[in-house]
Amino acid sequence: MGILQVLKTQLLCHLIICYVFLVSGLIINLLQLCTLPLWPINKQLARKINCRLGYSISSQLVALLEWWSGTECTLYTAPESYKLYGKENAIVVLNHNFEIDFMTGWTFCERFGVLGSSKVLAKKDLSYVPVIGWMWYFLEIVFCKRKWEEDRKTVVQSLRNLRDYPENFWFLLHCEGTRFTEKKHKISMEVAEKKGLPKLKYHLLPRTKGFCVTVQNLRGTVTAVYDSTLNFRNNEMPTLLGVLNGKKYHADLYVRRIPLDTIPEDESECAAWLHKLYQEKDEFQEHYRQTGRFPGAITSPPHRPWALLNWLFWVCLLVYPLCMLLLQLLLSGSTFTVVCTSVFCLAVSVGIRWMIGQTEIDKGSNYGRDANEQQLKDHAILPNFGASLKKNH
Ligand SMILES: CCCCC/C=C\C/C=C\CCCCCCCC(=O)SCCNC(=O)CCNC(=O)[C@H](O)C(C)(C)COP(=O)(O)OP(=O)(O)OC[C@H]1O[C@@H](n2cnc3c(N)ncnc32)[C@H](O)[C@@H]1OP(=O)(O)O
Ligand SMILES: CCCCCCCCCCCCCCCCCC(=O)OC[C@@H](O)COP(=O)(O)O
Repeated sequence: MGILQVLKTQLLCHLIICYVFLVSGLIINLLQLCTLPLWPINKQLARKINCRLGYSISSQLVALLEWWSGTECTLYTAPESYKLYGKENAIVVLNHNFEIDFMTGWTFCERFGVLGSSKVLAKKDLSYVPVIGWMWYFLEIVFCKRKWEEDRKTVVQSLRNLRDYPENFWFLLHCEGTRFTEKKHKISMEVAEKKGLPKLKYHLLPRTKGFCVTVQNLRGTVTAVYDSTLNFRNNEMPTLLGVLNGKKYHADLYVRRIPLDTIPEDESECAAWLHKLYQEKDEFQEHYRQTGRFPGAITSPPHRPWALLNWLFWVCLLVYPLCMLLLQLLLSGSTFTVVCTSVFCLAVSVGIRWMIGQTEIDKGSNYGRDANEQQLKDHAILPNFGASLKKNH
């Protein structure tokens, strides 16, 4: 192991990286707050400024993945589609299996110049995460509680707001609605069976409401759906802590560009179309499992330096004052000040660890697991399933 590799595993480096991320993030959140008075005067300018500010936060995680861990991101796609990436608005449909799939997605956004403006239909809980969740308010991210009766109105309104967005954007949808676990898979396949739908081996049954409403409301704004399937080579199961430790992963992404006007307008046809898409995605995963690659040509999009430069800028700006402060504290000789500072640093570390926990699958939600028990009973599609779930608890 080289010296640089050893350095990357050191706690001190992690603390510095997290400190820079947190402090720069809070400064940017504050700047975003300052743009509030601009919204009623010049909404498009406020949006553009917020795209740049958001970029300055999310690109730090991209820099961590690309430059710190050196993770390789390979794209499988048709060359004629490649030319259009970053030059049009698109809905991205992506599988949801990995703890860092958001970072990998962001990395592809960065390569095609749409990182600052990228959007997602995200669970409401993420909006409370400091820095990233707060940044998302200003980027007009669409949040849902995953309770359709409560979500319908807000989701539709938030989607309509995006119709005049001044920058090209990719709108990410994880139609499975939650990350893949064996337990969730088993339950969702029981739902599939009851609905007479073919079983999926590598995906959960997709939830169709979010997709259909997005297509409906962004028709005319978005020109294509990018059907995207992500995998990591050699059965790697990447984690944010692994990336922080400088572990190199190998991401393979297969993207098919599907023109939006080929997707049915009628809601039930649209839902059937999405189920068919997931059956095809399952076949691509099977192909990957068998051959170690996706179909189609490999076109690795080039790295851009901006994420790294932005990161270095914040490191230079924030590390020097930190060192001076720590030095002053040590020299002050006051036990009280040193204890207070240590407690404060500990609290910040716990906070960061909680944020990292948000990315961890074992700390994930029960959505699609036991939360559905009542829902399934209501729909009366799994008469004995509630009892079997209770037994498991
Ligand atoms: C190219 C590279 C990538 C580029 C990346 C681009 C941009 C990047 C931008 C940002 C990166 C940051 C990433 C952050 C990621 C955060 C992502 C998330 O938070 S995922 C979670 C939130 N999102 C979603 O859930 C989206 C998908 N969900 C939906 O669309 C849902 O429909 C909904 C709108 C949320 C509503 O959900 P709800 O549960 O209330 O209703 P549904 O109608 O969907 O469900 C009821 C329906 O489902 C049946 N059912 C019951 N149990 C199950 C089960 N276990 N599995 C499947 N189906 C089930 C039930 O019978 C009902 O059926 P029916 O409709 O027939 O009545
Ligand atoms: C330079 C960077 C330094 C890094 C320091 C650490 C910073 C920590 C950053 C935390 C970022 C938090 C953003 C979380 C985004 C997670 C997206 C995600 O994958 O959410 C899960 C949901 O889709 C589904 O949830 P489940 O129902 O599976 O539950």
